[in-house]
Amino acid sequence: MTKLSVNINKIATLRNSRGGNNPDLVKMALDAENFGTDGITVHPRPDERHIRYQDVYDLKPVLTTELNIEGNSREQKFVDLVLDIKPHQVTLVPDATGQLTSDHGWNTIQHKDYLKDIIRVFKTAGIRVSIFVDPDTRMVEGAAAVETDRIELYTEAYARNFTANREAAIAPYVKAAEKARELGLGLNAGHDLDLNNLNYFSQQIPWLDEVSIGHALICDALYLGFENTIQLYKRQLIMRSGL
Ligand SMILES: CC(=O)[C@@H](O)[C@H](O)COP(=O)(O)O
Ligand SMILES: NCC(=O)COP(=O)(O)O
Repeated sequence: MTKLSVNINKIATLRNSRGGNNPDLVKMALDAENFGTDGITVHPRPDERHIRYQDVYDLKPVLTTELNIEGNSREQKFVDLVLDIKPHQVTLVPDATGQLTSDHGWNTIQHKDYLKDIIRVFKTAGIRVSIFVDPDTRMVEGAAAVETDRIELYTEAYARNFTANREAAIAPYVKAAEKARELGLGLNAGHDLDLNNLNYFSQQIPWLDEVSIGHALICDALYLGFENTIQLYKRQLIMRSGL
């Protein structure tokens, strides 16, 4: 069954906005685990706008589900953190420092040599590696060539186009997902997935291993409650496997 990893970046955004420890990030991560999430995702950016490097050290010893650390492996501080923490999974995202959010996947052809080397470093440390890619079969083929364990499909375009034409929105993702399966790659997905578009995505790609969801889920929790929201998101995925 597809696993849900709750990205807690935006809880850290709220906490940082007043300089104290409210909301308590570690408590909310543990609550998310108790409410049914299969994992926790954090994305420590160089400017520590939300997740701080110290947060990752605070979370690691107390989490009981999977920890997924996302970030730009071209930042040595990020590489050092991941090798020190040794999470279940690291997701490599080619973000520039000043980006508002993640907005593109790796060019796995252009960066073949770099990715192959850095992936080997993390795999040698016993860490599962996922790399963030656009829904492009050439990039998926390139991902297999650099020997990543998984890819994470960048789903912003799917979310943006879903309402207007869900069949057209999902089409490149199904092709990319089929190519990943053909090449023996594990399959994750994330970015702008929400209660409206998640079930269709999981129904069309039933071999999806994991979705990581943060922004929309935390926003929904403001209205629907954190526990209820996590269970609503899980139900989108469970509905698919129950078909
Ligand atoms: C890689 C990706 O799409 C997201 O996981 C990213 O972590 C979002 O980052 P922000 O929460 O800083 O927008
Ligand atoms: N990898 C995607 C993620 O962790 C969360 O993305 P979003 O749901 O905050 O857009």
